[in-house]
Amino acid sequence: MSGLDINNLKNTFQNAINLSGSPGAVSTSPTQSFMDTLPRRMSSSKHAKVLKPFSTGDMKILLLENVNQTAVSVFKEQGYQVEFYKSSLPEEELIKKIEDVHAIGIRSKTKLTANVLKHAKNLVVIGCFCIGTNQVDLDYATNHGIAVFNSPFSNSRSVAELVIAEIISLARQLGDRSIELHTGTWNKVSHKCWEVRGKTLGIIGYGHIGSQLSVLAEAMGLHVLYYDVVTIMALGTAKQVPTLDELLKKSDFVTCHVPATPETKNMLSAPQFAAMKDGAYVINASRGTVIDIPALVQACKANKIAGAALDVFPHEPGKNGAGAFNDDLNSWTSELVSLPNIILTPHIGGSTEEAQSAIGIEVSTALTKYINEGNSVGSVNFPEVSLRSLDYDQENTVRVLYIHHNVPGVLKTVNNILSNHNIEKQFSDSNGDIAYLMADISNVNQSDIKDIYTELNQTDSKISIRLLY
Ligand SMILES: NC(=O)C1=CN([C@@H]2O[C@H](COP(=O)(O)OP(=O)(O)OC[C@H]3O[C@@H](n4cnc5c(N)ncnc54)[C@H](O)[C@@H]3O)[C@@H](O)[C@H]2O)C=CC1
Ligand SMILES: O=C(O)CCC(=O)C(=O)O
Repeated sequence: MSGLDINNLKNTFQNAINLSGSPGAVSTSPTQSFMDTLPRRMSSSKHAKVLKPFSTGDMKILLLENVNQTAVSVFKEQGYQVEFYKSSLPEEELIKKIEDVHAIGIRSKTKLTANVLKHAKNLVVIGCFCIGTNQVDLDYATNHGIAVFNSPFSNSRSVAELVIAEIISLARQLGDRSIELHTGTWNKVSHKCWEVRGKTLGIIGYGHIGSQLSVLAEAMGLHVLYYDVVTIMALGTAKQVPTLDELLKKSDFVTCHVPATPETKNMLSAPQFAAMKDGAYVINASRGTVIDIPALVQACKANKIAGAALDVFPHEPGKNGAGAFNDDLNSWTSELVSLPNIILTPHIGGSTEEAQSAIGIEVSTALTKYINEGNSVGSVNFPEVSLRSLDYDQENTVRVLYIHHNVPGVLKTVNNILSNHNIEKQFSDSNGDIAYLMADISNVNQSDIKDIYTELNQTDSKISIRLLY
């Protein structure tokens, strides 16, 4: 059904890997064997029918924050109109741009708040070309029938590798030695510089990134403890601890890998720093809200904490450029940058060629399947619904995509409307307050399509409708 040229897609992916400049053999996520299954997963038959939407003009896609070119290729191959920006946009400009687009692709900087989304009259789907979805008002999107997709693990390895580099860099004060030598100062010291072998790493949040980090850390001889709100199988000889306090008391390095939620806000603050070992190190490559930075500054000044590596901040600049990271953005900036052994990086945990290329393909493919077929598998806010493709030779068949409030009696009403036609197949599922129905109906004349649309549009429980034919 999808008009994607799968072979070309695979080549694009392969080219991105080959061009990455990464030395030697490259292990990718998704792996090549995973990519080899793309043709089967994306379209079960090359005779699948390419569907076009009723009452939607040409698809317009807005891509922000330098989303990888693999995504641009996938969308252009579909014939969609793509508008591409390297940075995020100021809110006013974003509101103007989002008014008439059908899909938007963002990374972590663009805030899709209710205030922004309420201007998006045609928006069908949001693609977060990253793991985190906290930058999107998911409730608003769900209640207005906008599906949201992300890439749940394609940059996890990149983050884990960055954290490994930071553990050693903090233990050896590499950041400071490098800055000193850049400015001509030779400072050969071993005081309070340590090997990491035999030290304890405390991981807060043992999900995709935390568990990947655990494996890498053990290979370097670190002991791993982790704390998570759910019980998770330990990898290697890592041990789950029952409380955050226990992890803090026993760890030489504490690293955060939890999502931004109300529960994780300032999860590490003054009492938690006080509970840590003297001379412990703190790492945060999750979200800027997770660590109370003014409290961290105080703990460093008191020599309680021997160093920290921060990749994420409560407020981050919308685009690259000199002078963007300053006290206007976060009031504590000057104080933080003046401290010793503080490694600061501009939210680059997931910024590798491998991760960005894979995310570009993964998310653009999910969006394309949702736009072209209504397939919501992988959505973070919608029930996961899919139907097998329509065959090329299935004439007069319409695919109904009906997003509705999850209340009793809806199927009866909808099927009444569809009952003059043959319902070839149907799948419905719900997720909290919303539900999603996909149905393929046959024996539909072109002239009936508008009537079906009008009747469905008048139903009380409707959130949004698309008809593909
Ligand atoms: N710096 C960067 O460039 C990147 C940052 N991230 C951030 O890292 C976060 C973690 O990513 P993944 O490991 O893929 O997520 P994940 O969802 O696989 O794992 C998160 C883990 O945190 C646990 N958790 C949730 N709330 C908790 C709490 N209050 N206390 C303890 N544990 C809790 C969950 O049970 C889960 O096991 C993402 O949400 C994202 O914000 C992700 C990718 C790149
Ligand atoms: O690469 C990005 O822009 C965001 C990475 C990130 O924080 C995420 O994947 O959640």
